[in-house]
Amino acid sequence: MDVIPVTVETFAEKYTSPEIDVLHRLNRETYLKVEQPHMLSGHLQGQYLSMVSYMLQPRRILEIGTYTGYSAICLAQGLAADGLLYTLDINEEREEMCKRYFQEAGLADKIQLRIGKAADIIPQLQETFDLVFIDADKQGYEQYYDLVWDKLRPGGFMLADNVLYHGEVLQEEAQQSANAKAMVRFCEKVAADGRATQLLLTIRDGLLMIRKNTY
Ligand SMILES: C[S@@+](CC[C@H](N)C(=O)[O-])C[C@H]1O[C@@H](n2cnc3c(N)ncnc32)[C@H](O)[C@@H]1O
Repeated sequence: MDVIPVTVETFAEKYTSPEIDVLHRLNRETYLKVEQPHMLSGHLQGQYLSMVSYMLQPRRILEIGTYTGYSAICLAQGLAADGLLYTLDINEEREEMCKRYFQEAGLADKIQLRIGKAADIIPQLQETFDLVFIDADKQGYEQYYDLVWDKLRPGGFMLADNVLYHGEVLQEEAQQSANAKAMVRFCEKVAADGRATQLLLTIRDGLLMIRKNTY
């Protein structure tokens, strides 16, 4: 089920700046050649991620779930001059494609792709992040939130994708898939965390925006 009606999505796309050429080609190649292309963030969400990054001008970004690199490129566009984005993915099959597009986007020196399980890699990262984008296996979100928390600077932001899980989160619990249940559990966990302030944005499949409080 599409949460946002197609007519609204089409209107929103009409009045959103067009995809830059490299993102347009990456989007197209993903839909032509890669399994599960719906996983790609896409035009509207990609533009939103770019805008957030341009506003924050982060020095360090962590992305959990690279896929073909679309959101990594969007997020890396707003990095500070000495900025770096780490992006993690368990699947090595798309590494060549990601790196080719990072190069074409002129961002190869700003994006570090690490292949492996996110839960193994995150503890090894000796960085303080300004922005974290969680977009990997849905049942790992709660763990990623906990693993990342101490590495997020006070006042820093997390964005977690797919929290509406195709609208399944609105169904009775008995009707929900394991992934939808995981999204509800994740939202409940964040809502109960007094260290965070959160906003659930109904963009695409739902983005939970979380700020690490400074008080
Ligand atoms: C929804 S896709 C990411 C889409 C991408 N962020 C974008 O917007 O274009 C989810 C990705 O998470 C990866 N993934 C799944 N489980 C993972 C894990 N345990 N550790 C790291 N990556 C994982 C998958 O291989 C997949 O590429």
